[in-house]
Amino acid sequence: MQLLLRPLVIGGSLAGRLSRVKVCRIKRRTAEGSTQPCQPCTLIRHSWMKTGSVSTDSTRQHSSSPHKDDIDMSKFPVERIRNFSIIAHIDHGKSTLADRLLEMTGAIAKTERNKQVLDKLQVERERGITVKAQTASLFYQHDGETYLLNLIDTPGHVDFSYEVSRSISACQGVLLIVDANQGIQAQTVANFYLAFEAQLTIIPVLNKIDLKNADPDRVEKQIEKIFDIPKEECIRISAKLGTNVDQVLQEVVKRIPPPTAKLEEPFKALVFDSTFDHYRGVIANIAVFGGQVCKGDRIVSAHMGKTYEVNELGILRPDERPTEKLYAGQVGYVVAGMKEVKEAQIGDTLYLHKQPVEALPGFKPAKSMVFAGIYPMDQSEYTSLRSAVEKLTLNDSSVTVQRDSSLALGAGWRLGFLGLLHMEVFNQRLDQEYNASVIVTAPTVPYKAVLSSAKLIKEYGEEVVTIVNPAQFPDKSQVVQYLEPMVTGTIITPDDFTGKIISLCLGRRAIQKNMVYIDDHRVMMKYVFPLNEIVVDFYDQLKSMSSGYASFDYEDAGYEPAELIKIDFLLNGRPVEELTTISHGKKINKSYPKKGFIYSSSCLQLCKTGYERQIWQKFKSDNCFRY
Ligand SMILES: Nc1nc2c(ncn2[C@@H]2O[C@H](COP(=O)(O)OP(=O)(O)OP(=O)(O)O)[C@@H](O)[C@H]2O)c(=O)[nH]1
Repeated sequence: MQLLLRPLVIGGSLAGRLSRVKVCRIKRRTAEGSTQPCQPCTLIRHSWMKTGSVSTDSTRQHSSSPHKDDIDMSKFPVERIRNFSIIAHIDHGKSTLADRLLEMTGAIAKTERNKQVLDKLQVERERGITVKAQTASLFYQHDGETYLLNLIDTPGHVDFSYEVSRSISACQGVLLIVDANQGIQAQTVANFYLAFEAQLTIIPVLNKIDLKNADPDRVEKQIEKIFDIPKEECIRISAKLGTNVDQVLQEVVKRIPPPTAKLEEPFKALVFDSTFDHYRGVIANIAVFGGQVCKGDRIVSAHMGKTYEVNELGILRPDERPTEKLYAGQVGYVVAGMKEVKEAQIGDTLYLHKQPVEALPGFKPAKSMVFAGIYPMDQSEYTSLRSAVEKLTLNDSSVTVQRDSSLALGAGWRLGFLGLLHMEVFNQRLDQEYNASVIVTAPTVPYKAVLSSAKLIKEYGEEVVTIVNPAQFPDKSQVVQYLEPMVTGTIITPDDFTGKIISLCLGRRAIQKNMVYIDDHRVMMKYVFPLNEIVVDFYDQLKSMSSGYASFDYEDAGYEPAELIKIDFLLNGRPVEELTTISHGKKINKSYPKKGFIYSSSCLQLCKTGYERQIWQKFKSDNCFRY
């Protein structure tokens, strides 16, 4: 008997926008005074310049060097500042390009060790992916002037698209990297629209032109067709070999406008990221939207309304370099005795105690898409696991935490993540950075129930409740309707695989919304999926049936009514809450033909996902399930 345990995740964001593809016209603003041909890139060697590699065991590297900075940030008037993010589909070469830019401007030495310098977490290095956006300030000489370029390297995977959106809020432009062999992929489209909607200057950069199969002409045509950007605006590079990378820096100065911030205004800064250091407390990354801030100033966070004294501030090179002041238009960090990350909420505004200002618009909070229970392997490890979870969530405010407990697994937590990769990365960090062994229950999506039972409405205090733990799924007799979360998914694939992919999507209860050719052989399809259907293994199946060529991205599409059924698993006749799962009526009927019948099987046959298998192995017992 086959248990159809959980479908699965990955994907991207941004679909529903195809309708705008042909009508969009990018607003391109040009930098003032940069119309003359520029001189070749010159390496600037500053006295404070630190060379060498960056530690891999921390997201932040505090400069231990005492050279109290001779960096005079006042030397960089707003007109000579450029703030930009590097955005792209996963693996298209963002971090490699960032390395080259850091090397060319002398921020790091050109050594073999300096690969993916901005990917500082162990998990990033091992998986070869970026999960945390990183900022670096570069000094670049152009037309006889020194420019301050603040670059933010962003993650490519859909789970971390929140990092991309908040990074671009600190910028006026982006480098949109596209692999010259693979062409436009699902996250290229998603990231393009994030930048386009924020009205940033978009510079398309075709990377990996050194590859034998690179076809930059074809990719330029795709860019013209899908993004309406003339091919003349594309820059062709090889980040790996450094080919034309100097041209990228020149175009950043020429095409991306300086920030509009004014020095004469009161100090106002946007917190676009924050991390936690056990000695110094919260380190907030800020973009200064007006005025200036100095060490010793008393500042207020608009959201919390609390006042703090600035203990330290500076820029990231990419390690921290303290400075005396930060000025309008600059990007840097501030340490001000904040004890918890929530005191420096992402999207919050900082201002001077004596000069209150109107808060900046901020961001929508990150929304958890996947929930799972996390329990210590052994209850004696509960306290150390609690401390590890607390510390890790201090540095990742997008994880939601609720205490949870169960008869079988003891005390633990129900955590909410942005997606399955985010959850895997979190668990890997628990293991690697805190040596914590945990049991993780099967991931579930946040369902909703419209309650009919007056007793339950009173208990929950509302009529529509979100259920993140399947064990607490209210019985059908107590609800008017169940609702399930939906997403709009974008798939880009060579047309050889469209038939198989359409069948896969239909099997996942998806509804097709759109299908267009982006060039002679590549198709972009748009579907509305139930989130539950893509959250576990959809991406793997898509990759394997397209020999790795298809890419997928999704974005939130609200809730829709659904016929949902709770499945209980019984161990020796008693339900094990942690294995309770929710499935759609259509799927249940196919897999478990007889309602009310209790099926039995060996655990490995029954437990299709690693999560269930891990729990069954703990109990080492036969099992059965019912619905
Ligand atoms: N041949 C070739 N390979 C490249 C080039 N640029 C990057 N790569 C390789 O492509 C792979 C991915 O590069 P990354 O820089 O990690 O890509 P990324 O976009 O930062 O990846 P994520 O952060 O995970 O989204 C690595 O193996 C790089 O060595 C290039 O110009 N030519």
